Amino acid sequence: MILVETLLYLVRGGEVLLILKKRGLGAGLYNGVGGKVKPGETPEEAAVREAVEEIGVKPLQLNWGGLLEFWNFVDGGVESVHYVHVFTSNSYVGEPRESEEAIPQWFRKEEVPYDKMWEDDRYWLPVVLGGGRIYGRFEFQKWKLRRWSLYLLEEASQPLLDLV
Ligand SMILES: Nc1nc2c([nH]c(=O)n2[C@H]2C[C@H](O)[C@@H](COP(=O)(O)OP(=O)(O)OP(=O)(O)O)O2)c(=O)[nH]1
Repeated sequence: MILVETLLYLVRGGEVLLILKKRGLGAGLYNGVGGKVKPGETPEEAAVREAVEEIGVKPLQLNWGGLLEFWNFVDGGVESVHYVHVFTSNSYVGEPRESEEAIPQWFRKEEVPYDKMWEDDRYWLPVVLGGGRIYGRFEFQKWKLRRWSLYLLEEASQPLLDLV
């Protein structure tokens, strides 16, 4: 099973909005708002739709924070691969409200509850919240983190392709 998904972190000054997920994969953990990109949608459109559905907020502008791969292995085989586009937004309309899927809660960026989140988030989320862009690959065995690598994406200082 290969899935393309999104994660979105609303930012308000020094605070970030997380949701306590009530159901689905990662229930009981704090996470960004997100879910699967549906056929015909761009990742940006999916991130906006999920924010409206899960917390009743419409982001007006998104910043791309990077791409994550989550590989889950079970009994020596690949159970699922998740390609996740990460976004932040500090421009949105509406006040976050609870839904059937999520309880929203603001945290100071220094007080993000990493012990109640997916194991990998502590490695990459601080970079994204600091304005960096990342690419990471995280391998899990029955959703326990086993191996990972993480890269900071840098702005290309030279054109990658010279058209002259
Ligand atoms: N922060 C973080 N999020 C993760 C990790 N692994 C992982 O699948 N996710 C996210 C990516 C997706 O946003 C979400 C996938 O869960 P899901 O596919 O069950 O989502 P869902 O039921 O809410 O989706 P949907 O039906 O609303 O589309 O969880 C992880 O290690 N860290």
